[in-house]
Amino acid sequence: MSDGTSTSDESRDLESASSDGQDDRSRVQTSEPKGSPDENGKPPSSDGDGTQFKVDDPLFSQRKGIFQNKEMVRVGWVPDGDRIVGRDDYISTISSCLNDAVYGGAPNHISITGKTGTGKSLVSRYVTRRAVNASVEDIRIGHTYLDCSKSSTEVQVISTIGQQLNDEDIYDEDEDIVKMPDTGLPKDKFYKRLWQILDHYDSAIIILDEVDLLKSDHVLMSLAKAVESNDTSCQIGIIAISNQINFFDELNPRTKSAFQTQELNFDPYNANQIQEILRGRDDAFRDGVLTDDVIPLVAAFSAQEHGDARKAMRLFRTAGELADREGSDVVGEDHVRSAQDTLEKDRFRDFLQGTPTQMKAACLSISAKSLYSRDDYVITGELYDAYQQITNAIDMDTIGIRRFRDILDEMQLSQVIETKEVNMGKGGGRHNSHRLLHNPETILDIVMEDTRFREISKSSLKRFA
Ligand SMILES: Nc1ncnc2c1ncn2[C@@H]1O[C@H](COP(=O)(O)OP(=O)(O)OP(=O)(O)O)[C@@H](O)[C@H]1O
Repeated sequence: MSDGTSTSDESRDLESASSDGQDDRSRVQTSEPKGSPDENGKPPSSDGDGTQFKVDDPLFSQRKGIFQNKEMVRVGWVPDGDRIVGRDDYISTISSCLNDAVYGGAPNHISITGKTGTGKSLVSRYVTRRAVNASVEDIRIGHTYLDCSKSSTEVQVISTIGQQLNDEDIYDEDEDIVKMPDTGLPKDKFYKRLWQILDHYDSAIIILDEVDLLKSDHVLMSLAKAVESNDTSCQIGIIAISNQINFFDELNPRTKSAFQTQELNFDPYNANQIQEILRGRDDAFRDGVLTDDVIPLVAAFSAQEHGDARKAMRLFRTAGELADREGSDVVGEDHVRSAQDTLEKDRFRDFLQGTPTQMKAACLSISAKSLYSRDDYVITGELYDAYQQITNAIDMDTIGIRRFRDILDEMQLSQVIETKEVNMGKGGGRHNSHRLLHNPETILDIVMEDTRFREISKSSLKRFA
C-alpha cells in the first residue's frame, strides 16, 4: 500500500543533491522555490536551528524542540552520497548510462523496478544531479523529475516537463518567448513548444516516477523517438521508475521498440541497512534526544513488510513530531509505537476511502480471523463464510465468491494481505490462503468509522471467526 507521501517541489530536491566534492556549477538554472536547500546539498535550517528570536507576546515562546534539521527526514530530501546505504552498484550502473550526457552525447534510457521504499527515486535523482554538476564546459544538461501520479495525462506530462525546463527566456523562430501553459492548446502545440524548449539543451535527463500511472504510454514513445524523428536536437535520457515488476515487459510493442532501456530491479533492504539509513539521518534531531530504542524499533517496524525505507523515514519523522508536539525532551519507544499506529491508520483510511462497502466487510472478515483464529493463513472459502456472516449481521448485500476473490486480489495488490497457494492433501485440492499484513485492531478502528459497521464491535467479531 503506497503511502502516497507528497513529493512536491521535486526539482528542488534534485537541486539539493550534493556534488560530492565535485565542481558544483550547475549549467542549468532551475527556479528555486523559497526555503530550498542550498547548492551544497545542505538542507535549510528552517525548523529549530538554534537561532534565538525574541517575540513580544508572552503567549508565544520559542521552544528548543526535538529537531535541528527536520528537512533531512523528509522523504523527498536527497542526501549526499555518504548517506546513501548499499546502493553503490545501482549508482554505478545509472551513472554509466548517463555518462555520455556529461560530454554532450546521448544518455541511455533506464527502467527501474522495485518495491516501494527501495531507494529508486533517491538514487535516480542523486546520480542525475551528479551528472548535471559534472557536465563539461558549455554543455547544457536539462533535468526534470515528474511524479506521474500527479501528472498522468500526456498533456500534463509534456507541459510539466516543459515548465520545469523553461526556466529562462527561450525564444522561438519568430523571436517570441516560448511559454508552456498548463492547458488550452492542442496536443501537437504542446509538443512543439516542448521541442523548442528542449532544443535549448544539449541533453536532458527526464525522470518519470510511478510511470505505470500514466494514462497512456504514448508520451514515452514520443520522448524516446524525439531525436530520431528530428523533433529536437536535444539528446534525451529517460529514467522510468515503477513499483510494478512487469510494467516494462507489458508496454505496447511500438513503445517498447522505441524505448530500449537498461533494466534495473532494486532489492529490498534488510533491517540492518534500514538502521544504517536512519543513523545517517540522526542529525535531523537535536543531540541526545533520540533514545537508544528508537532506531532499532523503527527499523523493525519497516522490516515487517519488506524493508521499506520510505516507511522507515516517515515513521522516524512522525515519532519526532509526536514527541515535539507533546513537549517531550526525548523521542522514545512509545513515540515510535504511537507514530506507527497513526501512520497505519492514515494508510488504511486512504486505502479504504472510496472503496466499496464490500471491501470494508472483507477487511473485517480477515481481521476477525486474524484476531480469533489459531491459523496465520485462512483459505478463501473460510474467509468468504466469515464475510457472509458479517454482511448478514448488518443487513448488507452479499457479493458472490467470484467478486469476493477479486476483492482479495485487490487487497493483495495493495499489500493488505499476503496470499499463497496451499495444497490440502489428497482430495482436498489446492486453495489460496491469506494472511493479514497489518494490525487487525487498526483495521477495525478505521472500518468502524463507517456508520454502517458501528453495530459490530471487536468482541462481536469473535463469532464470525
Ligand atoms: N539507500 C538509501 N540510503 C539512504 N536513504 C535511503 C536509501 N534508500 C531510500 N532512502 C530514503 O528512503 C526514502 C524512500 O526512498 P525512495 O523514495 O527513493 O524509494 P522508492 O523506491 O522510490 O519508493 P517508491 O516506490 O515508494 O516511490 C527516502 O527518504 C530516501 O531518501
